[in-house]
Amino acid sequence: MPISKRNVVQPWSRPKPTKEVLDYSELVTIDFSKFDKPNGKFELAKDLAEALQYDGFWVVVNFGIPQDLIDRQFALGKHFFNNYSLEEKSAKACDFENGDYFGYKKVGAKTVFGTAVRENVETFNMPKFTKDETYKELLKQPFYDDFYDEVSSFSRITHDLLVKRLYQLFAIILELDESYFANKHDYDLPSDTHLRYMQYHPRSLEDDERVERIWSRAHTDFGSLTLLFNQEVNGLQLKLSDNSWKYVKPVYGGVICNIGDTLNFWSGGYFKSTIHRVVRPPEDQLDEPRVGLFYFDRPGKTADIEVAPSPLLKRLGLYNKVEPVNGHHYVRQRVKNYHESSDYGKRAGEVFQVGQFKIQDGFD
Ligand SMILES: O=C(O)CCC(=O)C(=O)O
Ligand SMILES: [Fe+2]
Repeated sequence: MPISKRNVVQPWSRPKPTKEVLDYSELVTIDFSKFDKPNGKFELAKDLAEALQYDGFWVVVNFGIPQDLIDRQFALGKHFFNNYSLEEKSAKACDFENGDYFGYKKVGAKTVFGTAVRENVETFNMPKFTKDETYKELLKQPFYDDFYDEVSSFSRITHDLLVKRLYQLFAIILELDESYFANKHDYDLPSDTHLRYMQYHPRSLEDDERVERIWSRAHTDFGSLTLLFNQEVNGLQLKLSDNSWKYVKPVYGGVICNIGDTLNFWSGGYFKSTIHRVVRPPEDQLDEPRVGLFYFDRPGKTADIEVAPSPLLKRLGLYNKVEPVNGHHYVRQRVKNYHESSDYGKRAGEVFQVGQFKIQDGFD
């Protein structure tokens, strides 16, 4: 039998860096080779506290996932989008009406900012790969028949080597038991956590101009922690506290990280839910789709959000007792609200709220 095209994965060829000079933000670097050294995690926690309180992105290096495994995931992402039929990809599609983000979102289904310009992103969100049957229905996509072992092991090592350790650092900063956040986000707890492939399709300059060159509107992420494996194609920007926008500089071998709304709430607002957007890349990086590899970590289904009983937050006057909100419920409502309509509006200044927890939705 001939080998079907579906099983031949082209090696990842990393896009070339841009020659354009861009206005980049300085990011805090967290070197995980120090994590297990004496006092190492406490020193890292000190550095990380800066990033969490102010502008919000930081970069983790030396976390222990070999670069060839990361490159293979980029290759698989590209392969998934380009070598499976729309029907195969859509075997489990995102169900935005129910805030269910698992599976495939096709490109161009919606318009942007009330214009006729179509949005340009396709997304594939993969659940956690646990031994139980929790996500069985979600794994019916043919892609898993071909690549289950590789994606499942990548998902788990990402959690073990990056997510878990970052939660430890957050807890150290807030002077909580080190397992405080890690337990609420345990890999084996059911949640909407997902490993994501994402592909942005370049649009004409004319279309981009009609939507202010925005490829993904300014937003905060909905869950607890987001990891963006280094992405060579520029476009991601960060909003600083002085309201300026700066590019996030690619760091080869690094993972760009930020926290989202649910951790912002747990920390009484002390950790900022990073405001970011994606704009049209430089002209010399527009010849191919922009492929991304992400890990979005979200609260376990039974985890309720309240302000963490942190001695630090208490001293700072940021602790207050509020009616808890289920973290899973919050994220589902947020996904639904963000994606449900047929146009991605700007929503500048709008506020999204569940219970007493609220966050600004759109930004200028
Ligand atoms: O594509 C990127 O660089 C960022 C995407 C993003 O912010 C998101 O999907 O939440
Ligand atoms: Fe985001």
